[in-house]
Amino acid sequence: MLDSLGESLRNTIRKISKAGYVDESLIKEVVRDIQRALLRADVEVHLALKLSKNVERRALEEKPPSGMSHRDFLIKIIYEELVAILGKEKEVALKPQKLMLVGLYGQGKTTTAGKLARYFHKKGLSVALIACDVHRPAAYEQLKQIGEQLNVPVFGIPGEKDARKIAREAVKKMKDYQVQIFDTSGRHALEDDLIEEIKDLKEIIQPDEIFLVLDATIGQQAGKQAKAFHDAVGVTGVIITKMDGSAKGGGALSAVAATGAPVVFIGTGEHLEDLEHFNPTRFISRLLGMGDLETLLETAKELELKEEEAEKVMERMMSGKFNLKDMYEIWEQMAKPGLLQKILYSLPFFKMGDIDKGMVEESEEKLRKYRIIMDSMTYEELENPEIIKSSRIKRIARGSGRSEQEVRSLLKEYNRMKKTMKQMRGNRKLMRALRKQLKSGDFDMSGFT
Ligand SMILES: Nc1nc2c(ncn2[C@@H]2O[C@H](COP(=O)(O)OP(=O)(O)OP(=O)(O)O)[C@@H](O)[C@H]2O)c(=O)[nH]1
Repeated sequence: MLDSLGESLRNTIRKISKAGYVDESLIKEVVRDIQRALLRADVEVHLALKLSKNVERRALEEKPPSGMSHRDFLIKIIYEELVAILGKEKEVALKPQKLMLVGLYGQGKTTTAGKLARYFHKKGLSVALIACDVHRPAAYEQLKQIGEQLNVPVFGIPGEKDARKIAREAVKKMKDYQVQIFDTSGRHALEDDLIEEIKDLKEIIQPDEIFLVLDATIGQQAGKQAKAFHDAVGVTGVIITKMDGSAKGGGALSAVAATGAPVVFIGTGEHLEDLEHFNPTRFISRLLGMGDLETLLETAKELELKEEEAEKVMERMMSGKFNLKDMYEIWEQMAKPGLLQKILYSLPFFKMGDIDKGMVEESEEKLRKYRIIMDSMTYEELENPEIIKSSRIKRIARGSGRSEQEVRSLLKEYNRMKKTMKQMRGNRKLMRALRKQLKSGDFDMSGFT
């Protein structure tokens, strides 16, 4: 499925991974590669251009989260922009519902009705298929055979020319089935009588979902058809069939996504099990080569989270409110390599006080001890350590099994940090620089400390 697009994109990723460093010329080269690959996969020119422009702009302007290489960051941007052109994921609810399939001739509607029946049946719902395709005489027989294979009942009235009548009967007779799938007639084009028929069927069936079935081999035309059907009857999702072996699948997928109609499923073969719920993220991950990418994205997420955490702690420090819980959090951050560690090391209180890198190496032991002591403090004491006087110190020491001396040294450390924090707050220039640096992710406090 989209093998050559996948291969080109994977080559591009490899090129980035192997590059000595990411500079403008590499970015431009990569962007050109991606553009070419997308155009070959039939993705519409404007969309391909927009994507490559976005990649280029972001790669040149944005900075990777601290701890992430420029190479990995570029890969992440490419991944995100590719996912973006495929639109949002549409959930498939596993609940009782009526589905109506619409589409032109030979797009794979009847086969897809069978695939959907299998999908819901496998998930434990009772399913019925309803043959409302009165234009293609063999459609009912085809659906019946599929039903037999799946052990799913099929409702139809052989010889009946009025799809509305079949639908009316089916709504009554098949109402006890949890999922009712209505296959409807196609035409060579979206003609008025087809629109009328679908509108009437929609009125009678009152479907929860109207899925448009489109053949991937029509490429970008899929976008026009999706829009036309949507304007006519309002589709709630699109199923793109024959994604297997279609070089134009990229065009069909992106063109449909561009209309705003979500792609719900893709058909990946002639067999009934060849149906996949469409998830843009997973689809692109697979195209780009899943394993490595997943690790990279997880790391990126972690680093971004760390930045958020760092920002929270810094905000707290700058706010003038500083309690024992904050101190503990800072100690914890000191031990983790990353943005906050860099920030903390560059701050005056680590240079002025007796805390240095050597001590941080011992900090795990210290943290463990502090945690035990703090566990014996009340919420009020942690929030407002000033109230901890000698009787409380005795109680905390008893409760935590540590000496009173240790409790006192924790409090002493807290007071020292608090004092330095206050001094820092008085230094407007330093605070401004801190805020700025925190936003940019690059940390260099030399000149302020
Ligand atoms: N390779 C492949 N073939 C498919 C897929 N889905 C459907 N087909 C084939 O496409 C052909 C047409 O499918 P049908 O389900 O009969 O088409 P239809 O849309 O119901 O046709 P009408 O009833 O005429 O509208 C059949 O030969 C199917 O086996 C798919 O995902 N991959």
